[in-house]
Amino acid sequence: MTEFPQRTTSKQRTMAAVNHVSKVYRQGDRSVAALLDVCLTIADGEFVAVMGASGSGKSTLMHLMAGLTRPTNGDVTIDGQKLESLSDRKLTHFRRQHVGLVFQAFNLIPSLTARDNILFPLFAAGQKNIDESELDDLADRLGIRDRLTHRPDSLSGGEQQRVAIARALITNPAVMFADEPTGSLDSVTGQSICELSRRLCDNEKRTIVIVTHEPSVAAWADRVIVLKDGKVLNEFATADHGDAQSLATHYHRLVGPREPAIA
Ligand SMILES: Nc1ncnc2c1ncn2[C@@H]1O[C@H](COP(=O)(O)OP(=O)(O)OP(=O)(O)O)[C@@H](O)[C@H]1O
Repeated sequence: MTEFPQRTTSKQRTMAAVNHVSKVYRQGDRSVAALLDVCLTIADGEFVAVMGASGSGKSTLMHLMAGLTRPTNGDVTIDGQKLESLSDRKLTHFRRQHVGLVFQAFNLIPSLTARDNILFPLFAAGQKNIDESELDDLADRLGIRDRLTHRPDSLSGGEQQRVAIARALITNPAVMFADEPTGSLDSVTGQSICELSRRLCDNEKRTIVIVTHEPSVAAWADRVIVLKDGKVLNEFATADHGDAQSLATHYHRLVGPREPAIA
């Protein structure tokens, strides 16, 4: 089991606030309540893992916090900006500048090199004068400087995810949201992505929110928020659970035994 460092955080400023948020999806006559009256806050510089069984509402919560979708009730504030008060156009603009997104499937553009994938958010925002020394510096810190001229199909899964993280960080966002970022990776590579996220938080004071099923991933965070049936079931500090194994035991005590793997 990988050791992870004990940490303390200074939680002076709120980076994300979710205030009595509910989300109901409507499909014809049917409606699904994905989140019900959820309240939580995430501090500036905090690394938080959101856990819960399949269908508990983790991705919905992340999408709401990232401004990818809007709540049915309640409101979300990111970096001091209440998202509900923004028009769709302003919300898109805000998201591009303040939020970094990382997904399980990397979502890189196959025809572009790693360098152009990373710079894509700047191109999309119409930025013309790009200081590439910043990109080189970021790529150095993420361990992909020598991979920048490669296209995604000639990169390993771990390298692709590092490129995706660099793309998420190139705009220097206030917060990075990652939905199952290790879900497509083997466990060793997955742990290296967790270690990288930890370093980004410790060394660069990034605020990071990771959605995960895996206690070994959540163990790298400062705090775990557990969802069940669209509600916050529990929150706890990882420091209270020593190592990934005892965190796993605590988590499964809360939500029940491990879900069977899909054949
Ligand atoms: N676009 C949608 N339309 C209708 N129902 C949806 C939609 N997205 C999610 N849901 C439903 O909302 C509930 C929560 O889904 P969500 O994807 O947030 O859960 P999750 O915890 O991320 O699940 P998983 O771990 O399987 O990804 C589920 O019942 C899901 O079927």
